[in-house]
Amino acid sequence: MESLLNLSLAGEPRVRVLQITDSHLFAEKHETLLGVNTWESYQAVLEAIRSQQRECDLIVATGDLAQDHTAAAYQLFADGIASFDAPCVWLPGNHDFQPAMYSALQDAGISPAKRVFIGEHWQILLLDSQVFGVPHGELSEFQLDWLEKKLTDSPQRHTLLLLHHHPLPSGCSWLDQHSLRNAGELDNVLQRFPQVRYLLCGHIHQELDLDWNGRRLLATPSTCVQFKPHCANFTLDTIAPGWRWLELYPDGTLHTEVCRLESTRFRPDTASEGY
Ligand SMILES: Nc1ncnc2c1ncn2[C@@H]1O[C@@H]2COP(=O)(O)O[C@H]2[C@H]1O
Ligand SMILES: [Fe+2]
Repeated sequence: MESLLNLSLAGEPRVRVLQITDSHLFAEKHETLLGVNTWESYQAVLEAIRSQQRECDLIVATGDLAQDHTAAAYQLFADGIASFDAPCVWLPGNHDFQPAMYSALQDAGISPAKRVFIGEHWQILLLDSQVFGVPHGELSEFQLDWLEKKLTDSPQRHTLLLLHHHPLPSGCSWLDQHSLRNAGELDNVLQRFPQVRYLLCGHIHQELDLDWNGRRLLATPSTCVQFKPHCANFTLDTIAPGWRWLELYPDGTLHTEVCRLESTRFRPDTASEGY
């Protein structure tokens, strides 16, 4: 497992984190997913974030960064991140190809760290829920053991837990067959660690904010196509791409906000039946 990224941020009363997720980039800038040019929508999201002029201590990328398994797609992801001063960490989604992801992002100066100490009071842990080649997720015994060890050896740090797949039903039954299959095992580990009060996902291409046995489970719009909430069958939404800001406070509380593009430029082809 990867090394620790230690961001000391001396004297900061709160920590600010930006989440970007499910960019589904291709090697070529002209390629599209369900009628949306994913490079252009990623660029538009980054430009909108820059225009917000908010301070940012860390960027977290929660998987499905590339659609086509190429190093070039990950390079395009990294090119976008390079326009920010903040460091970035990532975890894989079901569509990612980890050998290309790891090396292209590392070559571009993006850390493979899966544990971040951020300020004096918080840590962020990034899990790998990918089951290569299938859309659903599962946490291996290795991942669950690693999580338990990291929570055991820093009980004083409030913990934000990141993973690609949603551990609770989202309300879209077609997506819920692609959820985290062993959420019960994750719940069993977390029951012993009350310092984990927040979980953050990607994958479902929509905003979500649910209670999971006393923890807050958040999910975030993709930077490209959106899925319509509460649908039994695959259904695209015409709502704009987005991103999420999180502020982590010393007392263990978290404030968060989802933002979206104002532009209606990135509407998908709603007649598409999947990908
Ligand atoms: N029509 C469909 N029905 C069920 N699953 C789909 C359909 N189209 C795509 N998917 C899968 O559902 C996944 C949800 O988000 P992903 O971007 O991970 O990738 C998607 C595909 O792997
Ligand atoms: Fe996904």
